[in-house]
Amino acid sequence: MTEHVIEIQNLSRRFGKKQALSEVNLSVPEGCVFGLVGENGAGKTTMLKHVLGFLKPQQGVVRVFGLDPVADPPGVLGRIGHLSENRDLPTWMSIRELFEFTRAFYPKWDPVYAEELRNMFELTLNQKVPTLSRGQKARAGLLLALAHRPPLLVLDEPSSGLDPVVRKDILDAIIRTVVDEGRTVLFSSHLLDEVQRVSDQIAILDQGRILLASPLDQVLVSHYQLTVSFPEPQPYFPQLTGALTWSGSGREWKIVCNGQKKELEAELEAMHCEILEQGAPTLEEIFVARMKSVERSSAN
Ligand SMILES: Nc1ncnc2c1ncn2[C@@H]1O[C@H](COP(=O)(O)OP(=O)(O)OP(=O)(O)O)[C@@H](O)[C@H]1O
Repeated sequence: MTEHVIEIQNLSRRFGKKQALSEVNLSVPEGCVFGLVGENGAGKTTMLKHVLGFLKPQQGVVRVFGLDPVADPPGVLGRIGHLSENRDLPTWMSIRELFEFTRAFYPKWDPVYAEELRNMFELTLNQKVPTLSRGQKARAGLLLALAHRPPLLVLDEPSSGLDPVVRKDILDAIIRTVVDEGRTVLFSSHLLDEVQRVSDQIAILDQGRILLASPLDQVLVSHYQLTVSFPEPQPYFPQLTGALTWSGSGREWKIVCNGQKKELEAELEAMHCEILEQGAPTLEEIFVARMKSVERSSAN
């Protein structure tokens, strides 16, 4: 049986009138890269804060390594490498002092690995935090999260502030290395191509609810894209089983669909509609299709 490093059951959180999380259920298995995606304000950071024990569940249960992160911060936080959304580095310190400061909290701090990462990230020991660029702060934050070799990494938008080359080379290398060593990564991102490249499992959060949580390969195979041609121009797209979104006009339309392929094909055949092209949508196309489909159903 797969061990779950994180178990979230029925988690809800409200800030005043804003329902930030609604009955969230989620399990993160050991050794996996778990990508959390969602539009701005979907609840990603709020969920990560519950995993870290920074927020107490108003409803529901959160367990990390089987422990309650609110009741046992040392037991949980000591085993997590965390990169916060704001990078929160003490402003009066140099990189050297940051190393020493962070090292004091983590008996498993690995100075050789820290130095290796520092060279990879091109950070200088004497550099002071306020003089660091946004990208350098992101790298310093990542370094501090990684250098004690934690069994769980929780990264809030790790790519934010990193330029594309650094993002691809460093982040992919780090995430894969961490996972090859049997550790677990939970990260949030707006960069769907990146999430698709590195994740084993994903969850889509929408307005505080889990819209979809699944192994990435299952998400990709259960969605498909068709370009179809109707015998007559269509003033609007007809109702079709499994169609999430469509674009086009007249006779030719492009559709992103979910499941129920046989039913959809039968419906198209009955309308004498020809399938011109079939393909696999990217995670980004699936995400957009899902979001538009949700918007449409809530507008109806
Ligand atoms: N401390 C807080 N007080 C009041 N509202 C909050 C607080 N923290 C979060 N919220 C609200 O809860 C909702 C979810 O916020 P959260 O930061 O979790 O979203 P997110 O998915 O991380 O967004 P983004 O991608 O923009 O970082 C938002 O509407 C946000 O305004």
